[in-house]
Amino acid sequence: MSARRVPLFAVGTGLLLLLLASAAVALALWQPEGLRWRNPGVQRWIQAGSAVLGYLLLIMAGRWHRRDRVARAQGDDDCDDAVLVIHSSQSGHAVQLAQRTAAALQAAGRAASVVAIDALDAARLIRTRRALWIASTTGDGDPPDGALRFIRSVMAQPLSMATLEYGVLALGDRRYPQFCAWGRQLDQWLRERGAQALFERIDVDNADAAALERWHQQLSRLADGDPLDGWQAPPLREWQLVDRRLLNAGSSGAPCFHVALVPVGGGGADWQAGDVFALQLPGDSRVQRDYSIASLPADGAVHLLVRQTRRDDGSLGLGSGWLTQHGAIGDRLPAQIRANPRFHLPDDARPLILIGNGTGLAGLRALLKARIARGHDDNWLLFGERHAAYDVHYRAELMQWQAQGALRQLDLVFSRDGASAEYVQHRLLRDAALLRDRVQRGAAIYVCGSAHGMATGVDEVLRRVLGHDGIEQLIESGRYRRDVY
Ligand SMILES: Cc1cc2nc3c(=O)[nH]c(=O)nc-3n(C[C@H](O)[C@H](O)[C@H](O)COP(=O)(O)O)c2cc1C
Repeated sequence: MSARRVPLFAVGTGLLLLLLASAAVALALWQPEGLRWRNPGVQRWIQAGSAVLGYLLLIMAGRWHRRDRVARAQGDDDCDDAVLVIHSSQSGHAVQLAQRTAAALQAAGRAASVVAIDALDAARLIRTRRALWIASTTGDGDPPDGALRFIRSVMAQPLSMATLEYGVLALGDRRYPQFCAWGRQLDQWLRERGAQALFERIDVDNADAAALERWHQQLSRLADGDPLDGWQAPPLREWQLVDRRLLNAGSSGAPCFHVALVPVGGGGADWQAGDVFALQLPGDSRVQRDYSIASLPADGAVHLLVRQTRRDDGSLGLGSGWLTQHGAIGDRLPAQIRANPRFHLPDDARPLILIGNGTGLAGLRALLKARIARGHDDNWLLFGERHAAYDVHYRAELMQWQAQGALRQLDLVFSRDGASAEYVQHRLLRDAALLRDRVQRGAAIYVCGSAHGMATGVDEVLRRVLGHDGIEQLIESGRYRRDVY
């Protein structure tokens, strides 16, 4: 039971009892002509007292039963009517929605648990009677990296799922030609295996509120209409712009800024390297913009690396326009931090290969800071931009890390510097021997920056050097992680 409903319930019951007691006292005192108060006798008093007591006991029993159901709902995912909420996510949206979904069902007293598709095996799926899938599409209509093992080891099996009831929430964006392709593929596979759809698949275009409301209504039906207290979106918080610096003065590329924000009203904010800062722009409650966080909580502020973008008509883009120009130092805007578990660091000291371009340095900088804080120095950064003279963001910091041995190898490559022009994927191919050596020593590869051009080029080189199967194994074991856009 939610904390919000207990006081309401108690206040309601208390008011009712107060009303009844006042009526009894009023009747006892109010003695109009011809109407006389007569003691009803012991037997009537006992009957009335028993009725009040019975009413109270009934209410208490209802509360105990409900509290018990909610407690079981939160702790028990193996009971017959438990709902398994499965997320398949590249950058964390589906994870957040899966957590809200399970919290809502649990608050209504339904047993529910959350699992990442990476961790779901055939045995668990066959045991499950009800599953809700929240599946994002990435790349060019591709499943998120974490789904690869599931596709190879579960979807490839001739399983019968006739006893499974399911629903699918497919996340995507209509600007991509293969809209919600992975959610559709999952839905089709489940149907082919005999699973029963609880309701039509719901496709969500770019966090469309109406589609999410349809999902909410279906959850409410699953909970037999009980209120879904846990469904609320994570609260936005006010953040204040405290610093802004142009990092690439003189560059032929669009201006790129270091931006710092702190939460308003004290109280720290918590996040991990790899997480994302999602902001809500003033004047447009629907618009959210995601930026890779470039700092750690120990830095005392969220740092962002923001490229100023312009629309076709020359006006500034909404998010980057506010962060780089319209917002003044001291101005505030609502935002939230979104966990992005697929881009978190490994716990151990294994070698790290960090590859990126442009503003992708933001996510890689946070990862490097976290590695250095842990004393893990086997780090190789391969970063690409346009010109050596203008475009090495955070140059002094990178040089310092290299000098102190925290960054064992630093390769900066430039695409517009005359005869030596190259992209990160070209340098990676030239360094194929180093790449193989590090991967043999257990390295994890992190790629952050532009999806097309950089990330696809890097992926091709990795497959060429390490083999297609080698790359698939790295993805499955979480040793090849991408935060690209
Ligand atoms: C690099 C990239 C590629 C994407 N490709 C597709 C696509 O092919 N089809 C689609 O419908 N949506 C596509 N999307 C949109 C995502 O599915 C959508 O933003 C979703 O909310 C991301 O959820 P996640 O954070 O759980 O990964 C893409 C997004 C990114 C950043």
